[in-house]
Amino acid sequence: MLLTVSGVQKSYSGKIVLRDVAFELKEGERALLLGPSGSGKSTLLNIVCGLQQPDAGAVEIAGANIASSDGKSSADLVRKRNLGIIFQTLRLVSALSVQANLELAQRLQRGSVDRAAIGATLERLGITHRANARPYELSQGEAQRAAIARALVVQPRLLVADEPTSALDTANTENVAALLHEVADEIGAALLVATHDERLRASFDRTLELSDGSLHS
Ligand SMILES: Nc1ncnc2c1ncn2[C@@H]1O[C@H](COP(=O)(O)OP(=O)(O)OP(=O)(O)O)[C@@H](O)[C@H]1O
Repeated sequence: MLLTVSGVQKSYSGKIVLRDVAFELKEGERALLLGPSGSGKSTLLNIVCGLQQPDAGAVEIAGANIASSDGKSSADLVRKRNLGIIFQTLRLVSALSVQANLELAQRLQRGSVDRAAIGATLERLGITHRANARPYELSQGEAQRAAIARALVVQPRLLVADEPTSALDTANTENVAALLHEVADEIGAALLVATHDERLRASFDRTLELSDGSLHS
């Protein structure tokens, strides 16, 4: 199993946001995490990525512990080896060009830079001509593609995206959804996408629905 989430609970100031959340993803599998605003999707994704620790429960990626309530996890290493993350707010480094953002991601996660892989990814996403642009010079769609490119150049086994289409119109929503499926196919990665956007439901075989802190599949 690539991803195993078991018994995850999380509260903020006594208010339960996630209760006993459990699901699994196999290598290459795709799932949509659907829920209204405030239902805990970002919290759950952060826990899956080892960026927040749960109050109870655990997350394993490729058999290694990335999040657990006892704090005994090797989150940095597991994340570096396995995860490509597309954040809701993209989080591109504004002082660096698109090319330098991608090189930085590779250096941090893989320990070395592979310019051929970066060139191929920029080409694949249709933003080669924006390689030297700073993030603030990009259109919303280009910035979204740059963030997807950054997640891909580390060749992850699991691609995680938080609200990847929230700022896009219907045509671009369909484009980005199709693109995520295509690139996940090409590198053989599993895909976990969180959204409140019902328009994405059609393109996923599997939907995990979050409501009142519980998951319904
Ligand atoms: N650090 C925090 N401290 C306190 N409360 C928080 C914190 N982070 C999130 N919350 C609260 O937990 C609940 C779930 O938030 P979360 O961001 O996980 O939901 P979401 O489904 O991703 O929402 P959205 O779609 O609006 O991003 C919300 O009520 C939010 O206000």
